[in-house]
Amino acid sequence: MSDEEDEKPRHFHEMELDDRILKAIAKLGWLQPTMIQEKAIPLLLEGKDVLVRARTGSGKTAAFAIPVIQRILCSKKLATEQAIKALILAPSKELCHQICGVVKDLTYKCSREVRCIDIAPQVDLSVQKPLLVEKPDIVVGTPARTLQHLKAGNLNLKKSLEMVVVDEADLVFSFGYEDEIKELMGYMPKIYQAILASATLSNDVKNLKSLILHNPVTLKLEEPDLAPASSKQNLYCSCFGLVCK
Ligand SMILES: Nc1ncnc2c1ncn2[C@@H]1O[C@H](COP(=O)(O)OP(=O)(O)OP(=O)(O)O)[C@@H](O)[C@H]1O
Repeated sequence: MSDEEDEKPRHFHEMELDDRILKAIAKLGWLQPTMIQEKAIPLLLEGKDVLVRARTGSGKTAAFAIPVIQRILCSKKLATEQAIKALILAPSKELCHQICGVVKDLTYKCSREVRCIDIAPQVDLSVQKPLLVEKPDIVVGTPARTLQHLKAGNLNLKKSLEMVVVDEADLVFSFGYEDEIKELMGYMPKIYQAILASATLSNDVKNLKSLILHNPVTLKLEEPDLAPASSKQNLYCSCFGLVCK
């Protein structure tokens, strides 16, 4: 392939994605992948561990959500029983809610096949237990909340989990979740695909990287924001109190 061809922007329909995902992307009005999506999606579909480092608003959420959904749809073709396949960890309730929203948007054409639940809300564990008993394909939660359910025996990831995502990895340790993450590792299967998404490469992210990822590919991309500055600032204000960037 020539350099020129190599640099040609890819399109979502060239990524061998399930038709139902492509329809959802079209409904969202996304004409082509962002730079980070273009690089990350094929690597993640190959099953590689990836550290996705890109600025906020670059489309990191869909960069990991699309391959997670694609892999689940593929495994459903062969699977005989329902199982939790992906765990997405994020440092705040608001972010978990936002991630679950993106997954729901991307699965609107296959919402029966790919079910996602957000366990971050601080309701009594017994309220969420029945949802986990049904083994949703994707569980989204903060490290602390996820650990509570694991300890209570409401979640069992050892047998079925295939993918672990840590979003906003640069904030996970600074939000005080280091101990929980370390403890969570004891509940993971031996083999799984891991993804870290982060805006920066702090020492905390390096620590997380060595804890969670195996021979990862590191993607570092700078590209213009997609989200307008004002909405981005609002997002950060609502998610992280005073952490405005
Ligand atoms: N391929 C695309 N084309 C157009 N818009 C997109 C595309 N991918 C994502 N977006 C939109 O861009 C915005 C930013 O995406 P997203 O929140 O995933 O970025 P992010 O890098 O995860 O940011 P953050 O670090 O704040 O979580 C969202 O409004 C999302 O809907």
